[in-house]
Amino acid sequence: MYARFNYYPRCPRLDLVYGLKPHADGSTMTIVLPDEEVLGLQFLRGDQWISVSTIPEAVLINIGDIMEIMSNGILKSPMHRVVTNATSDRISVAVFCCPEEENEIGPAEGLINEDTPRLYKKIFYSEYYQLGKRPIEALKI
Ligand SMILES: O=C(O)CCC(=O)C(=O)O
Ligand SMILES: [Fe+2]
Repeated sequence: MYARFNYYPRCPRLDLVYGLKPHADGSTMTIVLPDEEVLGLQFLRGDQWISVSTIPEAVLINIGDIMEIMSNGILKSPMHRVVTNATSDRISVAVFCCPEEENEIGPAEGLINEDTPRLYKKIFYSEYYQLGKRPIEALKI
């Protein structure tokens, strides 16, 4: 588990600068404490980016790639990004819950049967990030 404190300086050129480029978290799940006053986090639904509104003192739990793999695709790890704000700085805290490096990751055996075949190969977590830009794609069967 590790925490990242994000600081997004205000930026008038929203068309040129991302706070955080589109990505999916490579964690099992991520606990996010978003800025209560400055919006910026957006999730991709279909081909549309949806802004997340914040609830005071509430955290946001995001499903990461490892949960998608372990659940054999039942739970999805969504693409998300952070857009900058023209007039206000923004801060957030993200706590990434991850497996140990030596853990082997794969779909739970109990979820695999004739109707729902295995969707992902197994891999050691230490090797996960070496698979490329969107590692989960490389594990698809
Ligand atoms: O700043 C946020 O609200 C989200 C941060 C995030 O997605 C990340 O750190 O991976
Ligand atoms: Fe993220």
